[in-house]
Amino acid sequence: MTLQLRVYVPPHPLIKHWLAVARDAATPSVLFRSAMVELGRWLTYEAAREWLPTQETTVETPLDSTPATLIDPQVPVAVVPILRAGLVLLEGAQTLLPLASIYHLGLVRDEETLQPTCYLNKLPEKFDPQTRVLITDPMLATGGSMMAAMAELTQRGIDPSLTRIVCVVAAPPALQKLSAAYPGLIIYTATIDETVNDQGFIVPGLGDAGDRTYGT
Ligand SMILES: O=P(O)(O)OC[C@H]1O[C@H](OP(=O)(O)OP(=O)(O)O)[C@H](O)[C@@H]1O
Ligand SMILES: O=c1cc[nH]c(=O)[nH]1
Ligand SMILES: [Mg+2]
Repeated sequence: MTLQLRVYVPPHPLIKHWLAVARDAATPSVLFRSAMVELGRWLTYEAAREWLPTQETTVETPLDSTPATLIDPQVPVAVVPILRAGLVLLEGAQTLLPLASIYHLGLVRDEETLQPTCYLNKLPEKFDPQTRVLITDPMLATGGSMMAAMAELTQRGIDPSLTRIVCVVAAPPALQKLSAAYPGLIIYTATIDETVNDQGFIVPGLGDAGDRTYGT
């Protein structure tokens, strides 16, 4: 079987609605943040399908015993938010994954070269290879930041096929790089936009996700 990068754009009215709110340049920071939290929540809901580990069991109802499925507590689940903008998606993701471990990774792009620099790395030295990892970062533009994040994770034992990326706007350059390097990877995004301009911004995109989230 040949592995291929899979990119899901869930056709969900709530995802479309909150994307439209986030894209609108007139949306103030406080509402932009709410939109990103909601997008984090609903995209994580979609990503959790066939990703969250489950175990089969039996439960006793007041009337009878019945087969049941529970989340498997033995398999580690981790969320890696890419600071800053990934933090606000994490907020939505955490409402669905309250027991997940959170490992912060701070990356910032140089405005001229567009190369990312890491200023905070809370990843452990080694992950259990069974760990399910969800990475949150709203923007996949040139792909430099997500490629850096994936390199940090895979060198610590993470299996790309057990990894899900939750983003809001994905652009072709990022998808091409990730596809070439990590063919088993699965991405959940609210939209795939057309281009990245000379300043590294996705067009039409939603602007600078970090600045709009934090009003800076
Ligand atoms: O695909 P790329 O070209 O690497 O661009 C995407 C990155 O740019 C933004 O972060 P930024 O560097 O602006 O940091 P911030 O979240 O602190 O604003 C965004 O949140 C991604 O991490
Ligand atoms: O359009 C873009 C590209 C990278 N980072 C952002 O915040 N927005
Ligand atoms: Mg930014």
